[in-house]
Amino acid sequence: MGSMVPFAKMNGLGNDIVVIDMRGRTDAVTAEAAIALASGDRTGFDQIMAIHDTDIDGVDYRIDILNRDGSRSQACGNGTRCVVQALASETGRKSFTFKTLAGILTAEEHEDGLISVDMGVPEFRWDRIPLAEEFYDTTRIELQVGPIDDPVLHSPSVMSIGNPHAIFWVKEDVWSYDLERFGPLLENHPIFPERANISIARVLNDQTLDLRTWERGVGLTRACGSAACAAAVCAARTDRTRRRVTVNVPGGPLHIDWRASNHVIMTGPAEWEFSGTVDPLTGDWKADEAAA
Ligand SMILES: N[C@@H](CCC[C@H](N)C(=O)O)C(=O)O
Repeated sequence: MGSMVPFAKMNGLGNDIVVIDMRGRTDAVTAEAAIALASGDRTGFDQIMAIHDTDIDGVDYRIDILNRDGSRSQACGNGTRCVVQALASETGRKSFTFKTLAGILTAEEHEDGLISVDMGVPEFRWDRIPLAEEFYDTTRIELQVGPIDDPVLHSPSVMSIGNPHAIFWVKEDVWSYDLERFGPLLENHPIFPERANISIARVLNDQTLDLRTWERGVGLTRACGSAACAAAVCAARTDRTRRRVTVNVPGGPLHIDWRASNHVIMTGPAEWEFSGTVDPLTGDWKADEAAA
C-alpha cells in the first residue's frame, strides 16, 4: 500500500520498542521493514508492536510482534506495556484486551503510571514449550555449556509464557557470566525447535531475583518482560522463591505475581521517546517535526 503510518519509539525498562499503528490496514509490517528499522540509529529496536484492528468480540486490538531479526514472537511483556501507555494516552481509557499469538491478554494502566499485563498461564509440557526431546521434568533439563566436567551453565528450567524460555540458575553475579558468548549457542540449540530466550537468574532471597537475558531473535537486551515472568514462575515452581517476586533486570525492577488462578501478572513502567511515520512495507521513516 506504500502509505506511511504513525509509530512511536518507546521503551520498557530499556527494552527498545517501536509501536506501529496499523489500524485501518489489512496488510502487516514486513520482516524487511523490521530489519531496515532495526538498523536505524534512532529507530533501533528489540521488538516492533504493531496494533491491528480485530473483529473478535470483547477484544480491542490484535498485536503483531516482530523481533529485530524479522522473526515473529508470541509474547512481549515490555512491549505490551508500551502499547497500553500509547493507547491510554490516545483514548483516555485505562484497560485493554489484546489478541496475540500467545492468546488473549488483558492489561491496565494504574494511577501511578505503572502498567500491569496479564501474561496468561505458564506452559510446562515439553512438547508445548516446545522441546525437541521428551523431558517430563522441565524444572531441570539436560542442557549445559562449558567444559563437560565443569559446565558454566547447566540444568535449566524451561517453560513457555507464549514464547519459549530457558532459565539457568547461577550463584554468582549475573554479570560475571559471558551470556554474549553462550546466548546464541543456546538460543539456536537443536533442543529448541523454535529457538528460545536464554536467561541467567540469581536468587537473592525468596522475593527477589536478578536476571539477564539473551533474547530470541534479538540478542542481549536491557529487559525482557516475558523472561522475568518465566524466571519468576520457574523459581516459585522449584521452591526457590514465593509466587510474588521482584525481578531485577538490567533496566530496573519488574513485579511478577503468579496468582492462584495460574495467571502471571507483570507490572512495570513504559516510556515514550519520540514519534514519527513509517512505511510498514519498507521501513522508511521520518520523525515528527517536534522530534526531528
Ligand atoms: N522483550 C520481550 C520478549 C520478546 C520476544 C522474544 N524475543 C521472543 O522472540 O520470544 C518481552 O519483554 O517479553
